[in-house]
Amino acid sequence: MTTLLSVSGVSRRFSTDVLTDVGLELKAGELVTMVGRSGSGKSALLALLAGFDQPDTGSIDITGLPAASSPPWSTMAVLPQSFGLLDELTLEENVASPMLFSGGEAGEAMATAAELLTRLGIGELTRRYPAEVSIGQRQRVALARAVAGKPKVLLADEPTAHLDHATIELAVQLLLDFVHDGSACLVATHDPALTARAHRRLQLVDGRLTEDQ
Ligand SMILES: Nc1ncnc2c1ncn2[C@@H]1O[C@H](COP(=O)(O)OP(=O)(O)OP(=O)(O)O)[C@@H](O)[C@H]1O
Repeated sequence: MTTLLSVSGVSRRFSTDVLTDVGLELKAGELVTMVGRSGSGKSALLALLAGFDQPDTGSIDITGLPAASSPPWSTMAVLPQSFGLLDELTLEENVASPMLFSGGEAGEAMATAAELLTRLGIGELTRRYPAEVSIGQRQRVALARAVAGKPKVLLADEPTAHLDHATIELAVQLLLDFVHDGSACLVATHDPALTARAHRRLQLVDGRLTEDQ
């Protein structure tokens, strides 16, 4: 299987050592979860992988290119804890935006956006704005948008934190189908339902990343 994300010897220090000698490979088709106590460095690692921050040592490649080179939309998407939705766009327009930014046809992008929202149980809310829906509904919009542009690598920070059990199942199935089509996804999560369905499980303890066997 093709390696889509490759991390080697990555360390990051703020006032203390937050990440130490982190190594990781993500291959096409993999949904991988990362658990760790609050403050263990999960978001710090995702920020490095996304190219938002630079490691003190080590290397991070996304589809063979350095993460710091700002890979294009088509290569990587980030689903942050705060969702990052655009308030002035409808839910459907938010989801369509990665497809439009990468040159997709408007009608097709809006149709795909509506399909994704329907799949996540909020097909009747497509014309609403983020301020007009609940936090769990906003989280589903952010998830739909994250997969909409079919990025090769998706980095997601607690993508099911505001969802009920039934909706978590919809979200997990969406992520599994997404990676099945040839992408890879790394998810920082405390959600046992999501972790149970992952292909591999990582743990971040005291800044060191290990894999559950
Ligand atoms: N920009 C920064 N400057 C200084 N310290 C930072 C910075 N970013 C993160 N840290 C510190 O690094 C440690 C790891 O933070 P991080 O946000 O990665 O934790 P986390 O595992 O994502 O936690 P949570 O599960 O609560 O979201 C924390 O001690 C935090 O205070």
